[in-house]
Amino acid sequence: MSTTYTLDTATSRANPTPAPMKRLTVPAIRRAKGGTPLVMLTAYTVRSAQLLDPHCDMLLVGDSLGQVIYGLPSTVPVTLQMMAAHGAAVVRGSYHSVVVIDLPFGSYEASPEKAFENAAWLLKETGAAAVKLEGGVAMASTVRFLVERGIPVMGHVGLTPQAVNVLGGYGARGRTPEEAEKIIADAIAVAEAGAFSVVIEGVVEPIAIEITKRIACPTIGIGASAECDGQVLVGEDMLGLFERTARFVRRYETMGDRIGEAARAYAEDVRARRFPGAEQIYAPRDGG
Ligand SMILES: Nc1nc(=O)c2c([nH]1)NC[C@@H]1CN(c3ccc(C(=O)N[C@@H](CCC(=O)O)C(=O)O)cc3)CN21
Ligand SMILES: CC(C)C(=O)C(=O)O
Ligand SMILES: [Mg+2]
Repeated sequence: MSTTYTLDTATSRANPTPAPMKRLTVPAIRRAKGGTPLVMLTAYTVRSAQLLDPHCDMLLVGDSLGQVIYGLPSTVPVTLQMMAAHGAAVVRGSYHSVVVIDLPFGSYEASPEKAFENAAWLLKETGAAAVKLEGGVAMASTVRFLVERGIPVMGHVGLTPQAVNVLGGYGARGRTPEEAEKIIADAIAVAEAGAFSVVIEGVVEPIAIEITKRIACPTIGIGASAECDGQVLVGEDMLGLFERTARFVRRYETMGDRIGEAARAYAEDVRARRFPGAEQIYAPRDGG
């Protein structure tokens, strides 16, 4: 696996030209609580990273790539190797945003030590700055173990897709008072354990607002509330490149339709022998 990732602004006497944009840092993200909302999108490829990076504060290499890139039924089958390959591509394509990478299901739950080994391996392989893991009270000691050893951790509470086989689906969470209290306790536990930020996914809005008020680090909402300290969406959902989308998605583009139109136009040209045209053909001699 290649580990050629972008270095920070490399200035020296030999090369005094500063890089155009300095990459944001995890502490800068933590300090952003309560200010202008933080902008986060997922990216899985070098090109999507290049296009999204200038507009974001953070890029997430989400395990949602299982469904979006690989056509898997959930995020449960996603492996560390898949995350490493896509994480390295996203780091190569980004210069500005903090790159956060999901720890996949099965790579961190068994023990803090196992979590550290796998998280450290992922950061080495990719050059990402931080990991994200799902869970609350049960994962708090693991969050602390990683942070104390140099790995920044983003939490993720509420609708935690890696637990789909326990939860039974992707419905909104926190509709009963008991469930609401549990989600709030989960967010507080990971925040107090040292998480630099916490994703709140698929919860009824008052829970997201309460958590945002009660924890010291920024909350990042998805299907949560505009009162969160930031928002995240899956890039492909927002672009119209993924068919089944949740209520919390707003489509800013219909790239799927546009790609279909382009493929249809190409197919018509080929079948009518309009492609290739003169400009796409190599002449036997002279320029061309
Ligand atoms: N493309 C994509 N976008 C995501 O946001 C995403 C993934 N993939 N994969 C991992 C998880 C799974 N997520 C999901 C998946 C489905 C729903 C969904 O269909 N929600 C329905 C309600 C479902 C129910 O009530 O049972 C909705 O209408 O919002 C929500 C979140 C969020 N994450
Ligand atoms: C939806 C976000 C928060 C995520 O975890 C993912 O894309 O995997
Ligand atoms: Mg995820």
